[in-house]
Amino acid sequence: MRLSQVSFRYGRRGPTVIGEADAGLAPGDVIELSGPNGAGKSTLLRLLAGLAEPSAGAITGRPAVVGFAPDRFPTGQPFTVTAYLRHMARVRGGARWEPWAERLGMEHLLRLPLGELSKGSAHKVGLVQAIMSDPGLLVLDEPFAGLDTATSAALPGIAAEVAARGGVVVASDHQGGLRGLPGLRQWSLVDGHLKEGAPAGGHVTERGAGQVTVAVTLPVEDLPAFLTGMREQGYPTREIEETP
Ligand SMILES: Nc1ncnc2c1ncn2[C@@H]1O[C@H](COP(=O)(O)OP(=O)(O)OP(=O)(O)O)[C@@H](O)[C@H]1O
Repeated sequence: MRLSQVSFRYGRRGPTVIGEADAGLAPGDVIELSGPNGAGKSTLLRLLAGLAEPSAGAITGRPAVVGFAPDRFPTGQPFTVTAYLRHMARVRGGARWEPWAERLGMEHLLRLPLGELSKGSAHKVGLVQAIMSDPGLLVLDEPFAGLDTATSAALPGIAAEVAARGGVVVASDHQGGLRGLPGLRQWSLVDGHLKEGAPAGGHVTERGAGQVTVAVTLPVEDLPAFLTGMREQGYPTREIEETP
């Protein structure tokens, strides 16, 4: 899949949100998209998923099956979780949602109306509908936001499985939850300019008076859950050593 000189603006006269982005995505890639608030991450993800069309340039080679999990799952629909996922499975030609609901520990949610779900639970429904049809391209907008520790810990493995069967995963992520994955590609988007590599300054705020920075050594597979747990407690946390 390739982005060639992709630009995007909302409306004809709006400011350019994405400017002449060039990038290639190969089967098996897992890409973390970083950037400050308002940089255009959600916009770029929607372009990648085919939910918006570039104002200029082209996106070619998009896999036939695309899964997209939005940053805020729309819960204003009059369905229970089961009815919604059944419906989406039918739309997607008989995809199997049940194993995913089980894997993400959602049994207790299945009878609830979508409108009664907590933010994190709604997010899980969004993840299941995105992943159930074995997408060749899985696009996740802030997938770790609001997720409980168990689901956060499971997510890197799920992304790795999609990649292992030749899919591409692109996720915007303020929390660095995919950092433990070997071969993770990082894209950064600043003022609409896309470049390969982590954004300058990483994810950590400057150290203030009365604060200390500590080093922690842990098994590589524990890293995503550790980082997520620290961030949930409000500690600015960043990996400082490349994982193998
Ligand atoms: N539907 C819309 N109409 C007009 N402008 C929009 C629309 N959606 C987003 N924008 C603008 O496009 C720019 C990029 O927004 P986008 O949501 O893609 O950024 P983001 O990097 O995902 O931000 P965040 O990290 O806060 O989620 C912002 O200036 C935003 O105000």
